[in-house]
Amino acid sequence: MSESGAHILIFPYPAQGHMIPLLDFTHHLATAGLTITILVTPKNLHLLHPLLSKHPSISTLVLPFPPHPAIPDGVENTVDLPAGGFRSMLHALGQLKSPILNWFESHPSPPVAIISDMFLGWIHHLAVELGIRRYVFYPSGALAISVILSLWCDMPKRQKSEDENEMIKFSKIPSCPVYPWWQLSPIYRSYIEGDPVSEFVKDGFRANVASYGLVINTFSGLERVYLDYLSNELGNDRLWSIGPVLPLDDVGPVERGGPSEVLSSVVSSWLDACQDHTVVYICFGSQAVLTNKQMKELTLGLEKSGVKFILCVKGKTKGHVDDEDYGDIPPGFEDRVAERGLVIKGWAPQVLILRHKAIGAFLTHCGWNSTIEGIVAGVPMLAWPMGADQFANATLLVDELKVAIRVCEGDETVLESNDLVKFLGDFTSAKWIEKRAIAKNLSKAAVEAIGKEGSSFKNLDAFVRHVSELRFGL
Ligand SMILES: O=c1ccn([C@@H]2O[C@H](COP(=O)(O)OP(=O)(O)O[C@H]3O[C@H](CO)[C@@H](O)[C@H](O)[C@H]3O)[C@@H](O)[C@H]2O)c(=O)[nH]1
Repeated sequence: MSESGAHILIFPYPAQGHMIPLLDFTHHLATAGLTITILVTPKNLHLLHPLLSKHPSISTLVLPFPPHPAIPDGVENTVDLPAGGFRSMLHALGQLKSPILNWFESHPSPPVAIISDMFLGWIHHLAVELGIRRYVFYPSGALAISVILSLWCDMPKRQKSEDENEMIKFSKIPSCPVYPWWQLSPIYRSYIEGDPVSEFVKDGFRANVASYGLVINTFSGLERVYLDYLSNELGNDRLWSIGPVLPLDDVGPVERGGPSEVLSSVVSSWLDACQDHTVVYICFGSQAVLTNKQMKELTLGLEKSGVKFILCVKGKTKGHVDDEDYGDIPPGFEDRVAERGLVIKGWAPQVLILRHKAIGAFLTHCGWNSTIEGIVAGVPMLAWPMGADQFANATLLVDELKVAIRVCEGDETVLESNDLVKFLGDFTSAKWIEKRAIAKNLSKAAVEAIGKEGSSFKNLDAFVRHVSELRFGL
């Protein structure tokens, strides 16, 4: 697609839910002939290997991780931090400004644009200093982005400062979503006026709005109304919805996000032995670690239900290492369900699992990548939003698209075992047949969007043409 091979710097935020889609997008840019450099810190370099092996022409810029008082030595990815760690990571990376400037100044043919994650808003100022353009890559959906931008631009407050349940309206956004305070972005809720870290974070989100353009991992058939809203709010059409960015080939999904804890062939054979639409897949993304109470009820529900399942859980990370209340699977559970359940402790080949015809439902925390992967796979969902943008994603899945059933809300809330049994019910019932039909239609729309005549395909092509025309100093 590209004729110029324009040089672009890609700067992902070091959290798997953010890196995976931006690297998938980078794959498309490299395939289109753009010259790419990816910026990471040393301990995240291995996450680039699948992409670098496909595109040996991609260069890396590896800068030392800047020390930060809230981040333990040796930690460079949010997977090793407790939930509140996103904010500190975001702040720490701001110190990379000088090394990046130095690199640009000494490069014989420096990038003509920077594409960086939404948590790296400060890059906009650096791009202005360099006289180049910065594009924000949003790994979230358009509804969630509308809510996030509305928060940081309008700064809504509670009438009663202690009331976690006070409903906050977003009246400018179509259909006016309403969320209780506790369901809003924790980074926003932790804002304290005048506090330097808070002000840095606020400035970053506002700089996203000021950046030259936005790239979003969604498609217009899914979120047209919110994409139109964003364009109107920004006052320009420099918004490219190019999703779903995930690969449709057989190789991509296996390698995606890193090596799996179990061989893909083992998972595939296990699923091959199950009838169509009979297995529930349970996974809460790359970060969430269940409390022991949550895990106890979840596993009890799976035992009581008699359903076939794949349960993927994350154990204690460095962020939870001293915490006895997290990450334990009840003793004996795996033996008792060995006939009908597969437990994956660590990284699962999620996309491969979701796309298997044996999968009947996906119990998900509604992270945007899981959301869009479930949609592409045509799998109905059980929604348990826990934090971040997940409540907005659940609104879309449950209330708007009706492809999911809301089963629980909150990262500390326990989904009672009997409720899980009821929600699962019987996969041959009218409820699931109806949800499956909706899921199949959405999948068709997603696949069409990235097909040759699809909206996302055309937007990707338009974006590549657009950046190909950039020159240094534009
Ligand atoms: O065992 C696993 C676990 C996860 N994944 C992949 O990892 C990604 C996880 O992303 P997501 O579902 O979005 O969840 P989080 O990791 O929680 O993502 C963070 O980033 C997302 C994008 O901004 C937000 O929507 C989420 O709320 C936020 O928690 C997906 O591609 C999954 O396929 C695997 O392949 N195997």
